[in-house]
Amino acid sequence: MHSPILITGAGQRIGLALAQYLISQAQPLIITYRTRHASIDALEAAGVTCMYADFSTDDAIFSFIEQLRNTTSSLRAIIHNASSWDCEDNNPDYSQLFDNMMRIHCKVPYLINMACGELLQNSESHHSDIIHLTDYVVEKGSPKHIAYAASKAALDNLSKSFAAKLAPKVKVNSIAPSLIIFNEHDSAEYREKTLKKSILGLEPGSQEIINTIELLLNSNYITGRTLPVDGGRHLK
Ligand SMILES: NC(=O)C1=CN([C@@H]2O[C@H](COP(=O)(O)OP(=O)(O)OC[C@H]3O[C@@H](n4cnc5c(N)ncnc54)[C@H](OP(=O)(O)O)[C@@H]3O)[C@@H](O)[C@H]2O)C=CC1
Ligand SMILES: Nc1nc2c(c(=O)[nH]1)N=C([C@H](O)[C@@H](O)CO)CN2
Repeated sequence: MHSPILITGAGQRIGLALAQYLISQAQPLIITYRTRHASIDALEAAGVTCMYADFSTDDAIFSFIEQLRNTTSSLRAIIHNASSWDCEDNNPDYSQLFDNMMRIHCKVPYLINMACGELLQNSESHHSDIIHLTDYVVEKGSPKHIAYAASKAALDNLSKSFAAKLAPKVKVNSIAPSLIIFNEHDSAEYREKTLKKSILGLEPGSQEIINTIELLLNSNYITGRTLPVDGGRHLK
């Protein structure tokens, strides 16, 4: 029996697409969800262990970690996908926004990684992996998502530290996407403006992230690095 892969925040969008792909590959899965989207019923029917987790407090983070350690003795990989793309315009309480961004994007991965290194070492696979979903804005910052960008930069730095701490069994990397999939509420004007930000000018879809995750899972020699998936946005 292969050790399971953990994906955080897999109830929708990229995390859900990744979960559906890994199910198709007969990969045992554990996912976390906050909102019980209809997708969770389907994932459970497919044999996925779906764990409720709202990572909005330290107690909730530690409670999840305890549940996880009672659920499995090994992990093939941890994919830190859960995220909140929040901004200063929507949050006049900058202190609360900053704490929320740092908690979901950096404290949650940090505490889970610190508690689950042993589970990754127990995997029967030659290597195990931690993959952090960061963001292209780690490179440039973002004047409209200042706290978000800073928290993703902190997450990116975790990849370097955990790569050194957990080698040679565990590889640790970041994936830094720019536009992958729009949100349903995105206006035509926003979509047009955003597509022009990269030199390839497209909305690639979740498969681009799935391909990148597969590359990392199958690698024997990439660790402590960030793979950009951004349509050449840095060349605009
Ligand atoms: N989509 C894109 O174009 C891009 C995505 N990325 C990154 O890729 C990853 C996946 O993106 P995407 O699929 O759009 O992500 P989403 O914005 O759909 O968020 C993923 C999940 O995170 C969960 N989540 C948010 N806050 C919390 C919390 N406090 N506790 C528990 N779960 C929480 C959400 O739960 P709920 O369902 O309850 O809301 C959601 O299902 C993210 O890390 C994102 O930052 C980076 C650049 C571009
Ligand atoms: N958690 C999320 N993070 C991000 C999202 C998202 O929908 N959820 N979307 C983006 C944008 O696509 C951006 O890359 C391009 O405008 C960034 N992060």
